[in-house]
Amino acid sequence: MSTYDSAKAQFADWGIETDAAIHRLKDIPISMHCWQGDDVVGFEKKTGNSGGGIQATGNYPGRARTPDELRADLEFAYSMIPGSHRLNLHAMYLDTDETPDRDEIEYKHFEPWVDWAKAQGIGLDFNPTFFAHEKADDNLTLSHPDKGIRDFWIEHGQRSREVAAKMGEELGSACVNNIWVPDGYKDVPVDRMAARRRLEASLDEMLAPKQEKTLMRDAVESKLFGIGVEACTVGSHEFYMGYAIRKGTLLCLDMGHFHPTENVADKLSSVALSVDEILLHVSRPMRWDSDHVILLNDDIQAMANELVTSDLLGRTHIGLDFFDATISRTAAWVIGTRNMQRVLLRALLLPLERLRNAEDGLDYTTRFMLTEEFKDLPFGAVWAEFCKRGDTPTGTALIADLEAYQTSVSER
Ligand SMILES: C[C@H](O)[C@H](O)[C@@H](O)C(=O)CO
Ligand SMILES: [Mn+2]
Repeated sequence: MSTYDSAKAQFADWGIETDAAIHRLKDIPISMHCWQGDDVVGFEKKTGNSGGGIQATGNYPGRARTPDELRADLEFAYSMIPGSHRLNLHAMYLDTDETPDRDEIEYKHFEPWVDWAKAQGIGLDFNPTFFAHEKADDNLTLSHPDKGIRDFWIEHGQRSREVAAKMGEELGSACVNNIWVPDGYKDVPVDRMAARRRLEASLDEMLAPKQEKTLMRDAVESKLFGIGVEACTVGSHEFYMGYAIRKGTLLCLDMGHFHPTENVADKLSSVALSVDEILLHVSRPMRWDSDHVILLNDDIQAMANELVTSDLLGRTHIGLDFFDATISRTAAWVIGTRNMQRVLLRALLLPLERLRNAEDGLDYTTRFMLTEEFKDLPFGAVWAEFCKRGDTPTGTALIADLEAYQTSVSER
């Protein structure tokens, strides 16, 4: 009997079909973020830091410096990750010889990405870039008191939405366009309300041109604080939660954007009662929004469990948001993305009916015994089978492939 067949039999004893879980997992797309490949630098013809309170640290060799290098790294990463893929692209990753400012971007500046995505058979998601620009140096963009600056960013946002819609049309898959602005104050502001009213008015104007839902969907991403905006973030959770409910956008929950002890997984079922769709930025904050690569840990497992137990997989877009320049960037992508899939697989293998019955009957002893005893089941064998069916390596073979690729790019 193969290792997988033996694992399958053990899960079957608990009433769980491993083949069904594998089948389901295969079709859950994970939107991998382009910015892990180059430390959030982008391809505009200028230099500068990412700004906006986000910061990749480290100097590991192999950073992608061009769109071609980034695509090569992504192709390698995707070949190591089983299942369905998407790419989450930021506007500052345009691929063109032209030098459009942010308020001049057009679809043509991103066309090479779409051609590549078609060839790869993957979907694209998009983000306007409201940071790493001189007009964002005040840490105020859509909520800036200066109308000229607000208009500049509104134009950028509208153009990004057009780019996203065209991407969705070309690829036959709705493109999620996520709006995150760094706006905030280092010290205690006097008039928070004025700033929030300006942000709301700018968002309204930016989102006014109607876009087809089958082509693109807008999401809004809140944040508790960032470096340099410690006292107040204009786009707080309450701000965007209300905005998303009233305006019908997706709500983006980034795991690093809450108080460090908050359980972000717990928010899913609450939020899902008020918004149709959710976007996740799965990340690992350490003491602050540090964007560490996700581990196979309890926080991420809790997110996956909630997606499955609350039946939210059909209306949640899973995106990743981490960046670490102290380790191989491709290894970070591969291990991080696979970790997301591993927790989803474990969640799909839960003995849900038994757990629900115990809980509904207030039989918390049984619930407790089930969850703990279940932890020893051979999840690794089911994961290995998923990887095998997806033609991707595991264990020492995976590590050897990751090391070989890293060696091939380390002279960059
Ligand atoms: C680069 C991303 O858009 C960015 O990380 C944003 O999603 C965020 O989380 C900012 O803290
Ligand atoms: Mn994020």
